[in-house]
Amino acid sequence: MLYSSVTPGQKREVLRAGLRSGRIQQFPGAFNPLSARLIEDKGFDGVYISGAVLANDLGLPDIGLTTLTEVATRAGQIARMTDLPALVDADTGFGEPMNVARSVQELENAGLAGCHIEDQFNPKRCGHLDGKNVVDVDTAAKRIRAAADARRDANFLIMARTDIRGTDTLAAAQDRAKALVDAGADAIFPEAMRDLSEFEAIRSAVDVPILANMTEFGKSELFTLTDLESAGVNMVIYPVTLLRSAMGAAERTLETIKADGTQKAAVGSMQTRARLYELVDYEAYNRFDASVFNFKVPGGH
Ligand SMILES: C[C@](O)(C(=O)O)[C@H](CC(=O)O)C(=O)O
Ligand SMILES: [Mg+2]
Repeated sequence: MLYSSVTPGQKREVLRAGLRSGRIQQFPGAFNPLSARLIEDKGFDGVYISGAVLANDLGLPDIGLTTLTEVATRAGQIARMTDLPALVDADTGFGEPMNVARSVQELENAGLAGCHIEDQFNPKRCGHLDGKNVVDVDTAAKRIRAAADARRDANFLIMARTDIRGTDTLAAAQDRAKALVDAGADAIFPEAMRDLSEFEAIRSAVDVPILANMTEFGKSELFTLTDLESAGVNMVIYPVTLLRSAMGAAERTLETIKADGTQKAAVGSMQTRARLYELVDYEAYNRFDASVFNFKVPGGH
C-alpha cells in the first residue's frame, strides 16, 4: 500500500546481487508508475525508466530537451511504486561534469538504484538513429568519474553508455568501453550493437556487467534472452516496448469508437476495473480506512 516496502539502499543491493548472479536481468521500461507495478507483478527483475519514453510522454522528441528536475521527479514517482530496483536513463548527465555530479545525487535522492550516462554530444539523438556524434574519450571519462565520485551510496550503479559504434569501429567501441570502466563505470551499455558477436566483443573487452538494448524498430535485431545470455550479456532492457504497446492499443480503441459509435468491441481487450484496482492495491486502502473508522474509545465514547 502507498509505496515500496523496501528502501532505495536495499534495492541497490538487489540490483548488484542480480548482476553478480550469472542470470541475465530483464528490465522492461515502465511508462508510468502504474506500469512499474505490472512489471513487478509479472516477475521481472527490475524496472527501466527510458529517457525516450519520458520525453515522448511529454510530446517531445528524445533529443535532450527534458530537464534533470523532470527526469528525477518522474523517475522517483515510478521507482517508489515498486520494490524492484529501477535503472534510469540520465542521457548525457544534464551538462558538464559538475552537473553530472548533481544529477547523480538527485537521482539517488529520488530512490533510483542506478543510472546510465552516455558519451553523446548535445543535442543527443536516439541511439538507434543516424546523425549521432560522440565526445572525445577524455570528456566521456570525466562525466563518468564525476558521476562515480558524487554518489553517497557506493551501491548506486553508474553505468556508462557508449554510442561510439554509430560513428566508429567495433575496436573503437571496445577501447571506449575499457576507458569508461577505468574512469569508474560499474557497468557498460554498448549502444546500437549490430549483431550478437558485437556484444561478445564488448564482453571480452571488459569485466563489468554489460547491457543489451532491445528496442524495436532500431539497429539491433530483437535477440532472445537465451541468445543474449550466451553472448555474456548481464542485463536486457525493453525501453519503449510498453509505451508502444499501450499507445498501439489506445489508437485501435479510438478507431473502434469512431467506427462503431461505441467502445463495446474494444472492451474485451481492456484491463478490467478489478485488475486495475488490484494493481493499485485498493483492498489495502479499504482495510486501512476500516480500521480508522471502526476505532472505538474504551468506555463507549
Ligand atoms: C534506450 C533509449 O536511450 C531510451 O531512452 O529508452 C533509446 C530507446 C529508443 O529510442 O528506442 C535509445 O536511444 O536507444
Ligand atoms: Mg535514452
